[in-house]
Amino acid sequence: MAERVEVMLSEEEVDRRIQEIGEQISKDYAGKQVHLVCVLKGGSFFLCELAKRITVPVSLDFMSVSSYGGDTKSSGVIKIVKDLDEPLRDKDVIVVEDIVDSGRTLSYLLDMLKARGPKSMALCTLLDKPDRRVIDVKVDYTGFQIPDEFVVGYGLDYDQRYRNLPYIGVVKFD
Ligand SMILES: O=P(O)(O)OC[C@H]1O[C@H](OP(=O)(O)OP(=O)(O)O)[C@H](O)[C@@H]1O
Ligand code: HPA
Ligand SMILES: [Mg+2]
Repeated sequence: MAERVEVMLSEEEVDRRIQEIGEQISKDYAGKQVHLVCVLKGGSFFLCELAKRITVPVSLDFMSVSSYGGDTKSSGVIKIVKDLDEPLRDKDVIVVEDIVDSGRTLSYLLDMLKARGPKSMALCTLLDKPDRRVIDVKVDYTGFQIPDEFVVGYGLDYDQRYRNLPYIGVVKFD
């Protein structure tokens, strides 16, 4: 079956929205240091662009929690592939993700990270697919709400492909 990618959100739209989120976080965390926790692999592109647009002091850490195999449906099985290097105790943490879909990954992740004693914890996602939610997740900063389509680009993959697309696209199967 052939597949192709149609643009949903252009590079300009995405970059403009990330600038807005960076400005909002800089306002909300004025006088503080913000600790960005990037959820690999998908959160990596958004993390880099967002961090450049935050004007308060920033520290970074990375973790990988895999909930998807090679297909387009959440397996529901959450596994820690790579844990954080630094403790979260007394830090102002923002978890940075590419997408919240069923909510399974972030629901599990936020509960686990909250148990590590951060001073505060917020969630920032580039994309949110509310129609697909299975478990409720409080999202503090959202780039775009999107319909129930399987999207790729800006870190998002289909079977490990398309992450490097500089825009958000929809995979169409002909
Ligand atoms: O809300 P959910 O249904 O749990 O889906 C969201 C999660 O799924 C994707 O990650 P994935 O497990 O595919 O790993 P990846 O980031 O390495 O692509 C995405 O990056 C989110 O982490
Ligand atoms: N695209 C890529 N990865 C994903 C998606 C999606 O739409 N939803 C959850 N993980
Ligand atoms: Mg991910």
